[in-house]
Amino acid sequence: MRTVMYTPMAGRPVHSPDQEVHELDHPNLIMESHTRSKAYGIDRDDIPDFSPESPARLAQGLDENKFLLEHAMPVMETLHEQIANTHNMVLLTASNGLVLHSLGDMDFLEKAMQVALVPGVCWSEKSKGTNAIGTALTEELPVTIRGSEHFMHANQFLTCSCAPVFDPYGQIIGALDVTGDQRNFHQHTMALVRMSVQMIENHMFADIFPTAVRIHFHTRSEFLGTLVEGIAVFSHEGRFLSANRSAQFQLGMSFNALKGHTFSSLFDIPISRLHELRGNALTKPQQFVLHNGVSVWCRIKMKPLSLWSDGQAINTAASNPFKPPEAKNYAGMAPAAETGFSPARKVQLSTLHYLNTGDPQVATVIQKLSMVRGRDIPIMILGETGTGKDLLAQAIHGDSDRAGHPFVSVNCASIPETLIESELFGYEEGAFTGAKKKGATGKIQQANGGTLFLDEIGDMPRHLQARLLRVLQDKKVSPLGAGREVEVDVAVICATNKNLKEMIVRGEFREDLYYRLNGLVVRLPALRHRTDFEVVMQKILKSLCENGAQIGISADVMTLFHTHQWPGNFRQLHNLLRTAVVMVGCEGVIQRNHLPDDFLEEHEHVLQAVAQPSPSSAAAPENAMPNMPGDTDGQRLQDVALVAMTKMLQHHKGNVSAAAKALGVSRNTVYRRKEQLPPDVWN
Ligand SMILES: Nc1ncnc2c1ncn2[C@@H]1O[C@H](COP(=O)(O)OP(=O)(O)OP(=O)(O)O)[C@@H](O)[C@H]1O
Repeated sequence: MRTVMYTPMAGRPVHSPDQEVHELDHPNLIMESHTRSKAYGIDRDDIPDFSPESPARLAQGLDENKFLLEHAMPVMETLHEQIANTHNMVLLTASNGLVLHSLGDMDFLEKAMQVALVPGVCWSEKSKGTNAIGTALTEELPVTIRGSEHFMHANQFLTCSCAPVFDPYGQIIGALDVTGDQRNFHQHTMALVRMSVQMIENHMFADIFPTAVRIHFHTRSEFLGTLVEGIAVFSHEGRFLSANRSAQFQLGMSFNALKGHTFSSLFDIPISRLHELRGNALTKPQQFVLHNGVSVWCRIKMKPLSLWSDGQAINTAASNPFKPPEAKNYAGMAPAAETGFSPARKVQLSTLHYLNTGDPQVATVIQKLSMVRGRDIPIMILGETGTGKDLLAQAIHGDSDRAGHPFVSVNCASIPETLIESELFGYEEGAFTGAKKKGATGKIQQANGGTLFLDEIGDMPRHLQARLLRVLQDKKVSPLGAGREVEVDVAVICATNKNLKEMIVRGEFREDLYYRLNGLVVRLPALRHRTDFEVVMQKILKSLCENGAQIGISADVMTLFHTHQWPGNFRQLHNLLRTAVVMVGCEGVIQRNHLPDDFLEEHEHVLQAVAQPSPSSAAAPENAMPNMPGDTDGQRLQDVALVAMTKMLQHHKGNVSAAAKALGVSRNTVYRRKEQLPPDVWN
């Protein structure tokens, strides 16, 4: 375990913003960075290329990073004052490691280094090997690299402390660094860098959401207004927009997890309650209780009520001067979103046509969906995790007559059971005493006119299943405590990777609801079963290399991909390709050494199983597919081996020699399994 520093990325642990890489984890971080540096083809004894980008390229970089520069430059001045006379430079870089601005006295540096620390020079890991800027950007963590920890010998007289800067959308947009002669290293430098970054990030918040509702909070009132305060931003309807790192830490959720929340689900009171605050109440700290029971002091910053348009949401996005940067494919930078697709790209993906990439099973799914188009038949999407259920639901909505209306997604597994009811059905003013006094519109009503996507429907608590059933039957929703019903017009799509029929037998899922939801049931195939694997892979690669560059994949790696089980399906493939592209760049060829070790180890198990056939293994490969990653022992390994052979034979159109060669086994090994392999792979 190395990562102890919080980052707002999905899937990462939520830690205090004060933490950084633990001392004990630091050697691992250095080791991994050195491994990457070698893989980039850098020689430790090389003389680094410190030539700056052309003036035109630098001007473009400065222009693209105007927002960052604007907020960072004043903070850099202050930081520079704090470290004056310590023979250090303050550097600001873009997310690709390009130095945008530098401050400080260079006299202490030799000529070569004076050249290296000026705007226009790139300090990505890929161009300079292990260094604080490149490594902090790659790891998305604050990192100090001292003297000999630098990969290239020529950089080893430096010590650098660098922290990445995240924008209010959770995307990495640059890094702030202090670099100096390693003999003058100061323990406190990193603390100063981190505080400065926090300051930059907080300033961005204030500027990006000028019309939204901003809640500044901390458990201790004396910390309000300081760098450690949490800031969470909501639309005037209460929709979550953003949260700084401290807010994510205090709320105990990553940026992505927070996206499914509202002001009322986090602060346990409806946002309308903020209407009532007048005069002093808006300037004095208020005490609220968070969803996790922790009491916090809050300062509320919002436009006065008179500027609200009859309770309508002010379009914060429209007034937002800053658009989140597209995920770029710079060395040393991983795109921030979990999916790897920016929201804009996701929209582009969201048509049925886009998803039809040649797999017959998917083509049938799309054909069936097209036949019920416009008929409001409830659709149930089945499939393993990461097979694209969410994307398909968006595509169905995007291609429907309802496309101009909301697509509201509810993940029944991620909302705490106690909140599902009010989230879905909403509640009326007075339904609750205390915190939830005012009313709130539920998701079902929010989806009115559009589509309600109930993801992980198998996790819907049983007592709410009956209420949902009534909504679907009567097309009416009754908010909690309302004593009245509101008509709703929603198309319902649900998704699950659970076996609902088995759940019905166990009494965990209502049969009547099941039959209400499954007007049309479609199953998305697992990635390992798709025949259009190479097409989708190329599409993903194209989306990762935005300049249109063609990235190659070596035959060896292609074989590996074809025989892999992909338990995480598209999500896993996407993450793997993203890492590989970072390693190889957009013009290279992905080789085995660009793939993560755990992926290669998993694959090694498959090959071992192929080489050691077991007579007891008679299961049909399709059925025997292991669903759990890491479950590779004994019988399952044999099954995995059969699948690998099946895939390879299909790939080589029944040519046993070619399949055996690709798998690294003898032809006899394949023939020995003939009885256990599907007959159609031999032609
Ligand atoms: N056909 C596709 N082509 C390219 N990328 C895809 C495709 N389908 C899904 N993805 C990508 O794979 C990731 C997972 O997709 P998605 O969230 O739709 O899966 P899911 O089945 O809903 O997963 P879960 O069950 O875990 O919620 C996303 O990044 C998505 O953009």
